[in-house]
Amino acid sequence: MTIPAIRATGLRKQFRSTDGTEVLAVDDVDLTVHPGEIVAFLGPNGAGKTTTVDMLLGLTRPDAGTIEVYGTTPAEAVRQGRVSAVMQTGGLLNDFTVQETVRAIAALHGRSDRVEVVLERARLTELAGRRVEACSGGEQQRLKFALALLPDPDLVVLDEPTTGMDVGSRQEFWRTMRADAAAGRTIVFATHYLAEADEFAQRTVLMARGRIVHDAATADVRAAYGGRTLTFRPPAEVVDPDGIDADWLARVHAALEPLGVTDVDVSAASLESAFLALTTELEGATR
Ligand SMILES: Nc1ncnc2c1ncn2[C@@H]1O[C@H](COP(=O)(O)OP(=O)(O)OP(=O)(O)O)[C@@H](O)[C@H]1O
Repeated sequence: MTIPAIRATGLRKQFRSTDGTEVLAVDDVDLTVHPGEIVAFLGPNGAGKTTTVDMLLGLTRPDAGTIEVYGTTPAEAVRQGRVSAVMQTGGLLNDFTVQETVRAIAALHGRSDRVEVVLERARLTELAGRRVEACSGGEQQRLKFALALLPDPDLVVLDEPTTGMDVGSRQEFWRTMRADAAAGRTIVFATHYLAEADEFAQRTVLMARGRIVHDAATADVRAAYGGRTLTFRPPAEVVDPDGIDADWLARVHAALEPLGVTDVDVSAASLESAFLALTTELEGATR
């Protein structure tokens, strides 16, 4: 039987916040990830994704439960170079060039032989001479990815790796990652972006308030949560800055109920929907 890349049981982590209240960041999490899987950790702010990832890397000790990475402790797996990470925070030295950065960390790992390989893999060869401070956010993330690949790890853990990247850089980053996954690495990444989980992960673990609320093939999660939503724009005369005219809304409810429509919800447009509406309108206008 192959040893799981990750086996966590009953993981629990509590923090005391500055005002003295206890926050249960991770609450009884069980998780097994097999070698070669690509798993997304998806959840809103504060769901417990980063805390779980930190425990996976041996950066935070669980209050209860056990966690093993390739059959050993996370700290030992990191020492053996079997797991490495691209974290949200974490410094790069601005004055170094891309290549100097990779060389310095490669020397620490005793893997100077891998400098060229990881530069190539992260598609940084052409930027090798550029100073870190002159690199874009996306390029700096790719540099962190190159550093994570230095020990030739079996498992790469990415904590919101594309935060701050524009759409183009994000796509480019995932292209690079996908190629690497195809070469057989296990990849676990935390993200806010449903689209990233959808496009990249075979399996999605949904977290909320410290717990795993759904863990399934990404296509199944999409089927469970991605039901179609019908939205419409009410006539301008029933809308004012405080909301929609209550009588008019009651008439909408009454009209929709016989059609089997439930969960009618009035909300301010999200940025995403506003962006979509705007771009659709713009496209229409330029056609
Ligand atoms: N060092 C800490 N001290 C106190 N509370 C903490 C600490 N680290 C995390 N928390 C709290 O634990 C909860 C889970 O945080 P965590 O960072 O794991 O969530 P997350 O899902 O990664 O969120 P985000 O998407 O915002 O990064 C939050 O309520 C957070 O405020």
